[in-house]
Amino acid sequence: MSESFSQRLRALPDFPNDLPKFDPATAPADSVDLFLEWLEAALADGVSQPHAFSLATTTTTGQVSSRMMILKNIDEGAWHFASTVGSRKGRELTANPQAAMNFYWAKFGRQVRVSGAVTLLSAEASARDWDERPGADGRDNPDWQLFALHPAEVEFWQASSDRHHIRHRYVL
Ligand SMILES: Cc1cc2nc3c(=O)[nH]c(=O)nc-3n(C[C@H](O)[C@H](O)[C@H](O)COP(=O)(O)O)c2cc1C
Repeated sequence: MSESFSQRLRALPDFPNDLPKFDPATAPADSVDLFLEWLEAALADGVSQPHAFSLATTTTTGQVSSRMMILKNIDEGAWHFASTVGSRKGRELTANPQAAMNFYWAKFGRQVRVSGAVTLLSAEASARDWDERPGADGRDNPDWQLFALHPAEVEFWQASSDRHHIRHRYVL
């Protein structure tokens, strides 16, 4: 790509100037509580799709793919999302049930990374999720599946204007 393209990229600000402060010493003991605090802050500020995240999966031979998804719930420490089992991500999760999620709220300079093993939720719960989707037309979709990611690790990252970015990691 041209020199001018890389200069234009370099001229873009990485983060906004008025970033919130984050002191890990005051963080709750449970990573889910901190996630809910950060999500509520994003919601209160009108951030659009604050429940959207990037989901990375791999094949058994290590080819990685990622795509945006919507968080459906957090229950008993597991983070839920839904998709079709026959999709690329569904096939990859069947072959290698490990995944990583990445939430990012640009206005706050905040990132949350979650990774761990993935299991399938029940056919009943998956059917309920399908039926409750906006625009549901009453038809079944047996390929629709709720997945639960059980974190081995959750990392909170807060950008700072002095470039001393802050990380807070929970190993579960
Ligand atoms: C903001 C956003 C949210 C999305 N949420 C979902 C979702 O919850 N479930 C889903 O199956 N696809 C969702 N998609 C579409 C996926 O990103 C992806 O294109 C699709 O699921 C096919 O992915 P795959 O071929 O890697 O399996 C979303 C896309 C965007 C941009």
